[in-house]
Amino acid sequence: MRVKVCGMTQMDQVEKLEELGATFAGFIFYPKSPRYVLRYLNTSQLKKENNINKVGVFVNAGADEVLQMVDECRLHMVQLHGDETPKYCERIADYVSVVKAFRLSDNDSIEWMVKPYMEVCDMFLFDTMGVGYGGTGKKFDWQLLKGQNIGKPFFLSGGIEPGDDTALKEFEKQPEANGLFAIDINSRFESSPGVKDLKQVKQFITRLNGQ
Ligand SMILES: O=C(O)c1ccccc1NCC(=O)[C@H](O)[C@H](O)COP(=O)(O)O
Repeated sequence: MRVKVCGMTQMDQVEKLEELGATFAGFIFYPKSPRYVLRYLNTSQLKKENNINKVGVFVNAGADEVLQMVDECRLHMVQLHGDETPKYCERIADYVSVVKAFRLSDNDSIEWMVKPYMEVCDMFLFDTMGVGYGGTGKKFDWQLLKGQNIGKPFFLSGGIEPGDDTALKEFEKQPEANGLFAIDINSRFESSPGVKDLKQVKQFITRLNGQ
């Protein structure tokens, strides 16, 4: 299974991610987040090529600002984690791959939520509804995905923690995991906001992809 490590703020840690088996590094471009990347790194540092796919996470940002960051930081993908409309996603998707995030709570009909975005996004991400926009450290009920016709590859996110490899491998076998593209990890793998415990990350990825 592919893994995205989100909320990166330390360049030395970003440089190690590929070696640990991660496929994506997520950077939060949301000033209210404790993981706001521009508080730690500048755009020239972010622009640096390394072997990891860079995902920029935005929350209700102006489209021009998003596209400027895509260009300045050479982002491979944009994750829209706020209340962005399909029209807005369509505009961004003209320039870069778009992942639309949905924050779920009990009884949400995922199929109904994603429908307007089907033609204007490349992938979806399912996270947990909480007070802020993301990084809650809380899981949603994966059973919400059961019987839903999602129709696009998706990231599974929200409170995923070091011991979850077994449950994720079980989940992967279920029909509702059809379309599972990658696992997104964040706050449960941190020693402090934005600083990852790389030992835990490595162990998680190794176990996830082991027999
Ligand atoms: O992580 C943040 O601080 C954050 C803030 C605002 C919007 C999105 C944010 N994170 C986006 C992610 O993709 C997280 O990995 C996702 O919310 C799951 O986080 P966690 O529950 O901590 O694993």
